[in-house]
Amino acid sequence: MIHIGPSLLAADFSRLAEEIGDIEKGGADFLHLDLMDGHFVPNLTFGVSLVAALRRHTALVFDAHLMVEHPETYIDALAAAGVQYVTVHQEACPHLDRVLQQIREKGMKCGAALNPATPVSTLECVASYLDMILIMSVNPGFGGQQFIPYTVAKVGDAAELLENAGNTAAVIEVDGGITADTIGHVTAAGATWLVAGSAVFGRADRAAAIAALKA
Ligand SMILES: O=C(CO)[C@H](O)[C@H](O)COP(=O)(O)O
Ligand SMILES: [Fe+2]
Repeated sequence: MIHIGPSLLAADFSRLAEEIGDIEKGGADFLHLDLMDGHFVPNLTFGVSLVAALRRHTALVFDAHLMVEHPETYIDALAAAGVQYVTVHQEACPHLDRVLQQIREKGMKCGAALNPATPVSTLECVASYLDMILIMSVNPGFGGQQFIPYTVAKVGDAAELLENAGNTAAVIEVDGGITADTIGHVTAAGATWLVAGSAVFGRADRAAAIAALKA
């Protein structure tokens, strides 16, 4: 079952509530929220207060992708803001196990994200209790980049890792450069949650854009 999550990063920041309404009507399955701090990645986006303000405007599942250092300091506020999925970068977490437990204890689903050059094997010890593995198919920090083809094999590695851990509930998400041309490669490898920024918000007809990705 394919889930499409438009990334708010590519929306018109001067009209966010309207933009979210548009993709919700257009068939989006979740809303992907890219929090960047200008340190873990060389870009700055928005913080938890914006996420909390948007919560009042939509019933979509909120999927927060934390591209920040010290993600553990954001967890309580994200829970209070009504976020359902919180994904932290393996590379940003020397205490990954602790942060994942912290997310779970707050009643949210926990995910671990991997930069393109980080192998899936780094998640072996936490594979049994992850709710999501996020395979980055671009280097994080910016929307509108080209899909990196070698990351397709990592989707297969993630599927194998979850299977070996007996974790049938976790989902594999892919983020970056997802278009109607690239999506089939990652879904064939086992991804079911697909983030699409420019491929949805970059088009005038968002319902048609989401339908084209699902097709
Ligand atoms: O995490 C991200 C970037 O770091 C974004 O979610 C991603 O880039 C989506 O944008 P696009 O679909 O345009 O590539
Ligand atoms: Fe993202």
